[in-house]
Amino acid sequence: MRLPTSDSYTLKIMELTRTRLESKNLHEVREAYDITSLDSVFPDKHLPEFRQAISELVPKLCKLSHRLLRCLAKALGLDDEYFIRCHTMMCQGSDKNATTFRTLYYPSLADSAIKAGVERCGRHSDYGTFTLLFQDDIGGLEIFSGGEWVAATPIPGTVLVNVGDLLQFWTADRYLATIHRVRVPEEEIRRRSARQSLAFFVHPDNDVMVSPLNGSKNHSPISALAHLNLRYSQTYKY
Ligand SMILES: O=C(O)CCC(=O)C(=O)O
Ligand SMILES: [Fe+2]
Repeated sequence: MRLPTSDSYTLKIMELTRTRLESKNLHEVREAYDITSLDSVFPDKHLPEFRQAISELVPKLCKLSHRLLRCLAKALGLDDEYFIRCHTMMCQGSDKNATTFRTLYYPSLADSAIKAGVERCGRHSDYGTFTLLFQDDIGGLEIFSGGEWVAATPIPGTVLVNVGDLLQFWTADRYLATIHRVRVPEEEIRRRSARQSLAFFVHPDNDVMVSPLNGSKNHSPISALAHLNLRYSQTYKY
């Protein structure tokens, strides 16, 4: 299916390309729909309720992200508003800020030869500040922690917060980016069920200059947008 905005279409191609890049035990059979602005094109004709649902949800995600950004600043001994000032234009378009709301759909594998254990979203960390992740009860998401993969078993009513690469750089490795992947569940009933998740990738405003907060001079400051483009170019060499 051709997706209605060029942003989402490009990203889908990128996601599919990752299939070839990262691992042989990976079949990235999933669909992603990305939104970077509430003014973007919505599939109103095919899914009239989608625009309304997203328009209600995204401001709540921004609000929750701001609360977390405040907590983060407190935890690091910074002025409470430090990170908020760097994230003022979330979901106002990717030309200003790369924050993205993504709905993900992993189709049923009932009619497929893809077996339990195969990666359906390859090992990676997200690129920005942090990601709010909501998953249904199918499972399969795993986090690499302490040298092993640990199941992020779905807990109803919870939001998973994954640290992104940029926050790792910003905090000089105090908060390490969360390495994660999604595998096809062992249980046949779950393998046969479609899985859905929602991700809210939080990024600073494009022109925010980021350098390690510990004052380390080992890295030159980089704009949030340049960092994102660098990560894209490292991941998608095609
Ligand atoms: O579907 C999930 O639970 C994770 C998706 C994800 O990690 C991503 O799209 O970056
Ligand atoms: Fe991710």
